[in-house]
Amino acid sequence: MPVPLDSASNRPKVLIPEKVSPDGLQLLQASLDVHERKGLSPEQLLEIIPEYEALIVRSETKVTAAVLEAAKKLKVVARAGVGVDNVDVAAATKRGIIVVNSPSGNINAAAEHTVALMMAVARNIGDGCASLKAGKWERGRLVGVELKSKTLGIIGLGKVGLTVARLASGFDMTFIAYDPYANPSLAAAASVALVPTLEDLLPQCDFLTIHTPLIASTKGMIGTKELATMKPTARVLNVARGGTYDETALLTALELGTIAGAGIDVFTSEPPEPDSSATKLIQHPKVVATPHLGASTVEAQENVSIDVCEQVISILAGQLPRSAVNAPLILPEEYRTLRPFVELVEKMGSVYTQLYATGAKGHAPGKNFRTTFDLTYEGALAELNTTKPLFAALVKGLLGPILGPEGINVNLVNAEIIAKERGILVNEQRSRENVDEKGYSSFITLKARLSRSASAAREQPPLSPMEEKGQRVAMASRTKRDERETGLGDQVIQGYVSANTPYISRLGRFSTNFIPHGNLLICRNFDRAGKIGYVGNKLGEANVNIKFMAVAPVDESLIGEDVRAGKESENGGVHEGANEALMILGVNKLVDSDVVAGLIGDEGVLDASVVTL
Ligand SMILES: NC(=O)c1ccc[n+]([C@@H]2O[C@H](COP(=O)([O-])OP(=O)(O)OC[C@H]3O[C@@H](n4cnc5c(N)ncnc54)[C@H](O)[C@@H]3O)[C@@H](O)[C@H]2O)c1
Ligand SMILES: O=C(O)[C@H](O)COP(=O)(O)O
Repeated sequence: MPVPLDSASNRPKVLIPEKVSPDGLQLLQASLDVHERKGLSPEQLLEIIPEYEALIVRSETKVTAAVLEAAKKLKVVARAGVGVDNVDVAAATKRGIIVVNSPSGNINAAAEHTVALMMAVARNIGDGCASLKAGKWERGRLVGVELKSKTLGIIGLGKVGLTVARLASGFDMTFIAYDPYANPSLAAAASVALVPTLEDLLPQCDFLTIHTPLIASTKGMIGTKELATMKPTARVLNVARGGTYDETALLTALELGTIAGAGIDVFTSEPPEPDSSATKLIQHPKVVATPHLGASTVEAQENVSIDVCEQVISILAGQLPRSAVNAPLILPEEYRTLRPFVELVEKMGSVYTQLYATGAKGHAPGKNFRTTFDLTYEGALAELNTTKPLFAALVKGLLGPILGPEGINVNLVNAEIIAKERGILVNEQRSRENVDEKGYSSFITLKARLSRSASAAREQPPLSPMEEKGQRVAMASRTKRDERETGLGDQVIQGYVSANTPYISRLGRFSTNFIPHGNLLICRNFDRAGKIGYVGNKLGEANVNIKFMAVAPVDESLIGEDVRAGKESENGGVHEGANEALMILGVNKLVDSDVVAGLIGDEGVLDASVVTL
């Protein structure tokens, strides 16, 4: 019995292995199969991930290269929070998996938690609470300090760092910050004085807080040497990432009394290993520690959950996310304009591969040659800020027929990497030429240029004396010789979009107009009477139904004098003359190769290619 289309089993599946607020998950329920599976081991995650189209995590799940490799259907990893250090973003990018986060949903929560830890450390709240619960009454030992008139040093004046300064402004503190990339106007507006180096910052701080990501330049940024330059009365805070402070160095400084206290929310390993410096820090009486609670407020969890769930829905519906970590930012209105052209360019790339690189000519150019693709956008399209989706569509289209349906998922995320890996050279060009007279606002031209690869060019045989006659003649001879060797030459495919439908208007030197869709049979034949009937009969005998047909004569404006005169081409065949045409047939099924072979001959066509789009 057929499964109804809207049945749960047909919906894309989303895996949520951590605690994510139900506010966002409710949004997913309408169109997706939501599986909450808390407490999965890494092995269990590897085992079940192949079923899922989307994965939503917080900071606990390690989304490793192995998980991404196993995740054959995965389109998106959504981080319900800011930091993506638990996601192998490079591996996701390579596989075309979009990684999104929620860059602002928990800023306030993290900043408030920083202020909470600062006050708790200043007034010995943790130690006082533990002592009281243990039945003691130690007022004399637990005297604290005030924030008033103290200096707060901030490393990393981004979203959280700035919010900390704004929240703490009521305490009558002085704010200084070290952040080489900070926005000076935002710093000034928050009354924060930027200092040029870390060395300038540290000796001045009564409290120090870090709000950077954990990256090469921030790993171990505050170690023994740096702590030694600080006041012994200074207290340090970390609500950013474990590893920005050297935990062993901090523990030693607290034990020696060269640092007065610490408020720590994040650790190098979470939860910390037994007997590690992190565990000893947590147990230290001068430390107030929390188990990575910076973002753990009802409000922040609602914000990040709704934010990433909306993005997951968009991505699975083929739209772009708001905050992708590994994809270009494209404005929604630009993306709407680009979408039909994305389809067109992908089809143009696929037609190129099927018709010219692997089609009737039967082979790719080979290792001595390389093809450079010039993708030219003319008219209104040339005004857009980005054409990255068109570049990605071309790479996808060119590779689709070679890689097949199980091949790599080429998209906006990984197109550049894949093009580089496979040596696909694309020059994107914009032309603001007025295309009004053409009746449509934009059109796209794909020109594939064949040239010798750099190493092959060095090795190619010297030109003949005739070829040496003049540079232009020599160039033309080289081109002809390369075409002879490869069976390929420069090729041009042109298309446009009308009423959101893509059309192809030029194939090589033939001018045409057809919708690139479904199974096509593209025949090149002499432009003589009877050819259409001949092909129609042969296809009829093979039970192939013709759904539409477009005839493509040679565009006289595109051909050279020799061709116009109907001369034979240099490779010996009566090829590519002015007396040829293309017959583009939309057919109901894939035409068998023996039927295609049966069409070719004196009576029929010169060559024919099956193209599936
Ligand atoms: N504990 C939690 O639960 C929690 C919650 C939210 C955010 N965070 C973490 O807090 C950190 C900050 O988040 P954010 O949203 O403010 O990020 P952000 O990107 O807005 O700000 C980071 C700032 O660090 C600065 N920076 C980068 N490298 C630096 C360097 N070498 N020296 C000095 N400054 C440098 C950047 O210029 C930027 O201004 C992140 O690591 C995030 O994961 C933790
Ligand atoms: O990067 C973040 O957003 C915070 O560290 C919060 O992490 P969490 O979602 O695991 O609480």
